[in-house]
Amino acid sequence: MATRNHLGNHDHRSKELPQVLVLEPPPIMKFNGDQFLNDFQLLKAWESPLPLDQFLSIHAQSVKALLTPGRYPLTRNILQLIPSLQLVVTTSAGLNHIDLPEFQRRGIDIASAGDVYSEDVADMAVGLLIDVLRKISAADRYVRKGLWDTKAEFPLGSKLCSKRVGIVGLGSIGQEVAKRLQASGCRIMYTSRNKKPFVSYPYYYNVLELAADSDVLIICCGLTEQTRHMINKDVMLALGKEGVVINIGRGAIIDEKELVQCLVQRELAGAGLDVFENEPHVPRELLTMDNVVLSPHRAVRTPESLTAMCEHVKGNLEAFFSNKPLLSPVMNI
Ligand SMILES: O=CC(=O)O
Repeated sequence: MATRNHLGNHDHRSKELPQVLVLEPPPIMKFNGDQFLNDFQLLKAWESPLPLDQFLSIHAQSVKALLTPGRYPLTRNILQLIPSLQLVVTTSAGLNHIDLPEFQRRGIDIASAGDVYSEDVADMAVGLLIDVLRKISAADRYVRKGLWDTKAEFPLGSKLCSKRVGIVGLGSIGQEVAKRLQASGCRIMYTSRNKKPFVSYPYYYNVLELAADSDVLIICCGLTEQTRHMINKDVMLALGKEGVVINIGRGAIIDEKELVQCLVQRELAGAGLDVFENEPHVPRELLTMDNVVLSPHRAVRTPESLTAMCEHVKGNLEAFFSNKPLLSPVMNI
């Protein structure tokens, strides 16, 4: 029999389908629509005329799964509103929007993006690095401004091959970055929470020593209380005047004010940034610097990875609702 759903619309199937709460539309839905999830009843908070807490109170005792793109902060406050929650599926590579200890303490499973985006994010890191070193975006501006035909000579770039690259965070993204840059003739070294037994790159216990031995630092780790502002002035000074910083992790892993200061004072040679501390705000000083390449947090966004993420999300939800192991569980921290 037809029922009425929370919006008052007739809904013939919703009773039978497992419910999935979605607080805001993830990029995978914006790109692919939500047909890939037609085996679930999606409770789309943003389509409801009700304030969020009222909308959630309707589903408080029934909804078990939440799908999130990683912007809405998932704290203990939300758990008070939906105490029946048992699973969070996030479509973001970063997990900094989730209060992991609290969720795990309450036994709520978390399914991550796994390594779905890792290749695309690594390509972006390498792209930003080559752009900074070889000044590709700056060269493009030079040509478009008609300067080639004048006496304003375009400056030399710097060679990629043989650079000493320090990777901060050797998870699946960091490993993809390492693979690509090793193939380009770079010397790879890294720091990470733990030494990885399966790689032979030199391991540094501490980021300051890694920076001192590197020409380039590539930030590939997640944002946590331990990594917030880990890349500070001391680290940048250790990297040195010829040093380049690339960030495809989260903006707040770098102390942005100190980064800007180091760039203004030429204590660093350049930076390639896909992420910023207070997005979409980008520090004004960076906008005029030819040695800085800026990107609007786009590293994970390709049609291919968004499509692959749809399958991944579906797989995690199907596993959860049929009591099978998740495809990409976040292990207890
Ligand atoms: O930055 C993007 C993501 O975490 O997916």
